[in-house]
Amino acid sequence: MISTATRQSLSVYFGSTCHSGKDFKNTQIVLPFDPFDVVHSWTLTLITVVICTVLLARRLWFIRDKLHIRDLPGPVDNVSWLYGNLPELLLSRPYGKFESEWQEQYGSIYRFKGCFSEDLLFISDPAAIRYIFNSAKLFDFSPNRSFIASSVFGKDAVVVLRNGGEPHRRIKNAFSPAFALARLQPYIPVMRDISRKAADKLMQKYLERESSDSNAAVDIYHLLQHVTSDIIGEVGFGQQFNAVETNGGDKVAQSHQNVVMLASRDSKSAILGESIIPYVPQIIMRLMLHLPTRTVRTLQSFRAVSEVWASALLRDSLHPSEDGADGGLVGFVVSSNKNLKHERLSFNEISRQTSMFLVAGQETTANALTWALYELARRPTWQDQVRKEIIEAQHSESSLDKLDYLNAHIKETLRFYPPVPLTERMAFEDTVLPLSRPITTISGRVITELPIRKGQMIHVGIASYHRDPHVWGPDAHTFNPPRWVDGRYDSGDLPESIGPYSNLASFVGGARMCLG
Ligand code: HEM
Repeated sequence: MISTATRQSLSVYFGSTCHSGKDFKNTQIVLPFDPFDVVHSWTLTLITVVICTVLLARRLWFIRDKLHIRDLPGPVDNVSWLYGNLPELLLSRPYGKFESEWQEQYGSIYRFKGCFSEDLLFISDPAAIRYIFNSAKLFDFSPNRSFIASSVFGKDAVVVLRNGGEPHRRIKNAFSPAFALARLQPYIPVMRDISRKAADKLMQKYLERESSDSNAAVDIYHLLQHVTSDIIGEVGFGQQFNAVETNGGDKVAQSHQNVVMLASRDSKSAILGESIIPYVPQIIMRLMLHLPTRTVRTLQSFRAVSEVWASALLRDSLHPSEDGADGGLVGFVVSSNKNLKHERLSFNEISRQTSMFLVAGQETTANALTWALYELARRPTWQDQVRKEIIEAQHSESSLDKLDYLNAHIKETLRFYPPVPLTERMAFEDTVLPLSRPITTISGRVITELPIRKGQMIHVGIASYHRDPHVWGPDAHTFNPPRWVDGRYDSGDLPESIGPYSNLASFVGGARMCLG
C-alpha cells in the first residue's frame, strides 16, 4: 500500500524531475501524468515479470524434469556399462526374445542402455512412431549411421542424404514413378521365369535328398537370395546376373551379396565399433578405411566393382542399343531424367542409387520370401487355399492385388517377420512425442505425451509395434493370415495409420519410406 503522504512526496519528486524546480514549493505543480499510475504500472510490470519468470522457470524445470528419460521404466539395472542392453536386443537368438519380454513388462515406451551407459529410448507406440516417421526435419539417422552408409554407398546415396532435404526429395521424386505397380506389371513374366528356375532347382535338391534317404534340411534362404538378386538385376537394371543358375551370379552380384553379409554380421565388437564412431575424429575414421582388414577389402572391392558397373549401365541407358535392350527401372529413370527441365539428377546421383538398390532390396525381399514359404509349409490347408486362388486367377487374368489369400499371407508375413525389425532415429531438435496411450513414469506421473531432447537416440520397434495387442488384437503374437481377409486392418482412416502398406511399419513411412 502507498500512503497519501508518500504519494504526495513522490508527486513532488516526480514533478521536480519534469520541471526546472524553480520555486517549486510555492508552485502548484501540474504533472503531465499521474505518478501513482506510473509507480503502479512499474510495480505491476515488475510483479508480472517476476511471476512470468517463476512460471517459465517452473515450466522449464518441469519440462526438463519431465524430459529426463531417466524417469521412464526399463531394463536398466545391472547391465554392462560397456555394451548396455544392446547385445540382448540385437544378438539374442531367436531374435526379439528380450524385446518381447520388455514390451510385456514395460509397455510401448521404455528406457534402455546403450554402450557407455547411454540412455536410449525404445518406442513402439503407434502415435509416436507415426510422428517420428512423418517429421522429417525433426528425426533422421544419426551422423554416425550416415557416416557408415556414406563409406559404403558414397555421399550421394539416398540413405545418406538428409531426410526430406532438397537432394533427398529430388532423388525420391525421380525414382518413385519407376516403382509404380503399373510399371512393374510388364516384368511379371521375367519374375515368373526366374521363380520357375528356382522351383526346378528346389525340386532337384528335394529329389536328391529323397534318393540319398537323408533328412538334411534344404537351404531355401540362399536360393531365395539368388532369386531376388536375379529379379532386381533384370527388373531394376535390365541385367542378367544368373545367380540362381550359377549359385551366386557374376562379380557384380557377388560383391553386393558380400556387402549384405557384412551388414548382417552382428557381434559385440560391431556394436561397440558403431558406438565409438562419434568419439573418433573423422580424419582417423577415414584413415581406418584404408586398413588391410577383411571388412575394408570387401568394401573397397564392392565400391570398385559397383562404380564401374553403374557407370557402364547408365552410359548404356543414355544410348540404348539397337537391339532395344531394356534398361529396366533405372533405364526408365535415366530417360525420364533426360527430359526434365528442372530438378534433373546428375550422372552421379543416379549411379550412386543403383548399387544401393541391390543391397537394400535383396536381403529384405529374400528374408520376407523365406518366412512366407516357411509359414506356408507349416500350414498345408492354408497353402492349398492360397494355391487354388493363384491357379484360378491365372485363368481369369485377375490382377495380383485382388488375390485375398495371397495378399493376406504376404501381409501377415511382413507383420510377424518384418525384414527390418528395428530402426534408429536421432532427434535433431527438442520436441514432444504424442502417445496413443498414457504411460506412468517411475515417479508415478501419468503422461500423455513425451518431451524429448535434441540428440536423443530412439530405437523404433517395428517388430514390437507389429505385435502390440492394442493394435492387432489378443492374438497379436500368433501368425494368423486370415486376420487380413476382412480388410479391418487395411483402413487408411485408422487414427494412427502408419506407412504405405496396410498400417504396417515394415517399409517405415514419411520421407524415408522404402522406395522398393
Ligand atoms: C520386403 C522387401 C523390403 C522391405 C521390408 C524393405 C524395408 C525398408 C525399410 C524399413 C526402409 C527404411 C529404413 C529406415 O529408414 O530405417 C527401406 C528403405 C529403402 N528401401 Fe526398402 N525394403 C524392401 C525392398 C526394397 C527394394 C526391392 C528396394 C529397391 C529395389 C528397396 C529400396 C529402398 C531404398 C532406396 C530405401 C531408402 C529410402 C530412403 O532412405 O529415403 N527396398 N526399406
